[in-house]
Amino acid sequence: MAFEGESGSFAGPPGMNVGSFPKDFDYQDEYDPEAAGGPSADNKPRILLMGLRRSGKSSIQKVVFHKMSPNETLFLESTSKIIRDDISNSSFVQFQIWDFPGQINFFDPTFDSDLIFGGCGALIFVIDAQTDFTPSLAILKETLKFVYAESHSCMSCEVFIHKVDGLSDDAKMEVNQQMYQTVIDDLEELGIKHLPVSFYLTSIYDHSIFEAFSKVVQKLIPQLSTLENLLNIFISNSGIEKAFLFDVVSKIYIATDSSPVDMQSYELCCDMIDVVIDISCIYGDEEEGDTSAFDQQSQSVIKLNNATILYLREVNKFLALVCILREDSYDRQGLIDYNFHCFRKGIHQVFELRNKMAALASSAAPNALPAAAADDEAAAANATTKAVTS
Ligand SMILES: Nc1nc2c(ncn2[C@@H]2O[C@H](COP(=O)(O)OP(=O)(O)OP(=O)(O)O)[C@@H](O)[C@H]2O)c(=O)[nH]1
Repeated sequence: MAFEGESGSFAGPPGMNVGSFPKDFDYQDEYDPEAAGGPSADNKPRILLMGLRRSGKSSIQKVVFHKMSPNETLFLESTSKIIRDDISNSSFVQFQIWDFPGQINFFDPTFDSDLIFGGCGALIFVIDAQTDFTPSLAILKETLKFVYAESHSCMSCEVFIHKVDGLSDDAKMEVNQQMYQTVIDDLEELGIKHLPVSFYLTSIYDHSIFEAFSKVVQKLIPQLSTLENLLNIFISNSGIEKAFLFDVVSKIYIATDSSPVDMQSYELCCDMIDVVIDISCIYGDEEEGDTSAFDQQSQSVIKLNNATILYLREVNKFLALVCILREDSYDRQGLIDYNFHCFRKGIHQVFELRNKMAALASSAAPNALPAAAADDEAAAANATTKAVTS
């Protein structure tokens, strides 16, 4: 693999571990989402992590959002109370993760169900696939009953069939099928008809947990269809095969174009982000006061030995566009760069719109919202349709 990188002005803290994603590359800076017009902590959508003890809830949260290496999770202590973690950046990824201790007793009088299930977001129920999962499915049934039959919550339900690294492909399929059938039967028994329950096979030892979390988070992004449209327009005008809009810190993708995602492409793009951040940290010039390994000038092009190109560009402080294209399409590099510029402008407009809508909502002018939204979304789409075709 030849590295053809032109990785912008890289600035990183000294003493970084070589070969690992730097742990202090985090959502750590001075950004205040509320000040920028984003939702306040209490209004953010919630992702509730539930499941039996030792099913892997805390490990998932630490590995995906805090760069803990999977092996380190072996030493995690059991969670004894609800832990809230605020995930905020200046773009579209804004939510809270609530990590619940192993077994929740819904009938405990101190359990405030309205507070916990009242908002919108996602309920992730984690089931350890390496142990007998009958007790987990019983608790899941109780949880679904509690959340949906009684409080009619607007939470989506996501089941992570977790720790599948220990299972063969056949065993994974079998477990998936068994759990799916049991949950469908349970829902029927409970009289819950229109509950969307999604199932994912996950492990912290590969990219499956990031992929699953990407899909959960995407459901919480109201602008998702606009982002997907922008990506579709961008790739079709630029001869690109696949494009992902990544949250760089967590490496979850918040949107992709409409062609199907294959795991290998996703892993390749994740690895590219690691390479760029690692090289930035090791060789970057540390400008005064700037310790970010990802900045406005971060960009990289990697040429693989199978005539494929990986193309990464910074979109904003936390977002990167990572694309896969054939080598011959890259002959028109100027066109791709120009179209990226239009795409970036479109994303910024969608982002501004989001803040404008939040500000309008808080100043109680509900009638103004749809018109403003329509105008700005059209403007964002227009910015990218101006992209040149060839
Ligand atoms: N093999 C394997 N082990 C995992 C995986 N995820 C987590 N584990 C292990 O499972 C054990 C329990 O993980 P925790 O994250 O503490 O589980 P928890 O659900 O938060 O547990 P409580 O806090 O007691 O509710 C740890 O030893 C992890 O290393 C996985 O994907 N594969």
